[in-house]
Amino acid sequence: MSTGETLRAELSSRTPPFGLRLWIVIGISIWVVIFFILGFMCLWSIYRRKPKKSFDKIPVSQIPDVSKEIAVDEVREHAVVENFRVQESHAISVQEKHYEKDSGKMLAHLVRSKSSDADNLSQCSSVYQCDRAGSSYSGDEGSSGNARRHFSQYATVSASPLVGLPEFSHLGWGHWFTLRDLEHATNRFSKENVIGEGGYGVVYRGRLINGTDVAIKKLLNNMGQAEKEFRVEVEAIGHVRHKNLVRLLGYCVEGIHRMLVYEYVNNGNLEQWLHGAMRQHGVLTWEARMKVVLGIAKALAYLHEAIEPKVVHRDIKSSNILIDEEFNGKLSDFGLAKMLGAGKSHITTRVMGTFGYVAPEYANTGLLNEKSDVYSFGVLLLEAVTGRDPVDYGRPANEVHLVEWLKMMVGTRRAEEVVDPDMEVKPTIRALKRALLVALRCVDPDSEKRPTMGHVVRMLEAEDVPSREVDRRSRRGNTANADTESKTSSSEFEISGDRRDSGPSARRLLDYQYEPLSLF
Ligand SMILES: Nc1ncnc2c1ncn2[C@@H]1O[C@H](COP(=O)(O)OP(=O)(O)OP(=O)(O)O)[C@@H](O)[C@H]1O
Repeated sequence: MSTGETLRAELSSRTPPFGLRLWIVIGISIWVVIFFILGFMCLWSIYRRKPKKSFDKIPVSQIPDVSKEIAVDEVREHAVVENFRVQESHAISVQEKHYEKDSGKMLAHLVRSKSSDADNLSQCSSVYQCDRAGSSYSGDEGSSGNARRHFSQYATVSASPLVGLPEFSHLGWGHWFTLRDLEHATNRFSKENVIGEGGYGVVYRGRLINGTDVAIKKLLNNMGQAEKEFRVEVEAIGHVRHKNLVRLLGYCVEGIHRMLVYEYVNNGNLEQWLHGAMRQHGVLTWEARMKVVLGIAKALAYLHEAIEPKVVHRDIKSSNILIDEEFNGKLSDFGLAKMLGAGKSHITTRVMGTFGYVAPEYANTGLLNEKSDVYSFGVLLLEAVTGRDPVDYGRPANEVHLVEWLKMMVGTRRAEEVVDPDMEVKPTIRALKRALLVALRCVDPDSEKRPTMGHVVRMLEAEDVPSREVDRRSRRGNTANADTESKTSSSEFEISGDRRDSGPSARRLLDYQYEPLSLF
């Protein structure tokens, strides 16, 4: 018998225990081996992709108690956002025109900064250029309407600066940083990197391994409160995106440490520009102030009206308004924020907030809803117009409380005198009137009469009312009538008042004894 025939006979012979022919057994064995190799390779690639750490490995007590429905929320939020966009498209186009017109003259005071320091000057002129280039401001991702319009793009857009970072959190957004990552970023939390200290922790400047500048808030180890603030910030703003909200990039939960990692906003805060260290860089122009406050109004409109549950910030004040190099205001510090379902109010026994900014009904009764933020925003706007602190005991008794002083000045037709005296170029009377009326409506003692933040945005963006129209309406006492509904966006500002009652607008506006359209 030849070798070939012997081999064939062998292969055809039956093998125990099933009596299968040998060649069949060999075939099956080869397939099993291939199958195992492929299976092993799949498992290996899955394992490689999986992050090294996971929430599962962290003790339950250390995991931020963040809603597992965030992903679902994002979808819902997207729908709400889109809906909101349609409603606001008109306001957006008004704003676009406004900023195209104004961007060129933005920050002129800064260019002519009092400081002779070359560094300051170069900063100022580059800011000016940025801003001019930014006459496409309205086309930015950030004007609130556009932020909504491009909401779905944010993940891609905003993910890019974080490329190369160690960890994606399991919360559906942001990064989970280790203590080592953040020690490395801040030179072991060195004193030189301290930006400032707030009630709940120290804020450090840091640089991540991929070169991204960040601000790291290291919460004080005061157990309950730190944990609470940490959770609130993570829940309230972790998954929201808006150009005028400081972006939370991630967090660190390790042992007793709780840290929040934010985008670094590099141009101080509004409090520093109005009353503090940043004044040496120049005096904010009217346009810059209005750009900052309008941005904050949009951020609040977004928090109150575009997301569900809505977020009440509860601590609107100038030191929580960060400013970037293009003078966009960015709202920060959500440690006291409260999430409320649609139409819901909340009664609290512990009033939180900052003296001078807290709405009277909230201070007196603990009743909290988004109208408390509207009040604080009104105070902020008055602060920006006047350059005065909301409460300043260094002033004569009748000037200590900004809101009361303002009412008195407006009531005695001295409104023009309230403008920050350090501002070189004063605003037009109409622009001043608009800002004051909006602010005074926001600080209406009756929370029900305060406008919504969406309405505030539209009022602030409204184009100038032609002077003849103003005079005419002023003369006829501005009584409410149906035709107000058909007025253009420029009169939106007044329509809002007219809708509320039929009395003269002088009395409509917070019951003050003044005639708003002939204040000046
Ligand atoms: N993302 C950031 N980028 C740059 N600076 C920041 C950032 N976040 C906070 N800061 C600065 O860090 C400092 C401390 O801020 P923080 O919000 O902790 O306290 P605060 O607002 O000053 O006080 P409070 O506790 O009363 O709210 C402030 O000067 C603030 O401007």
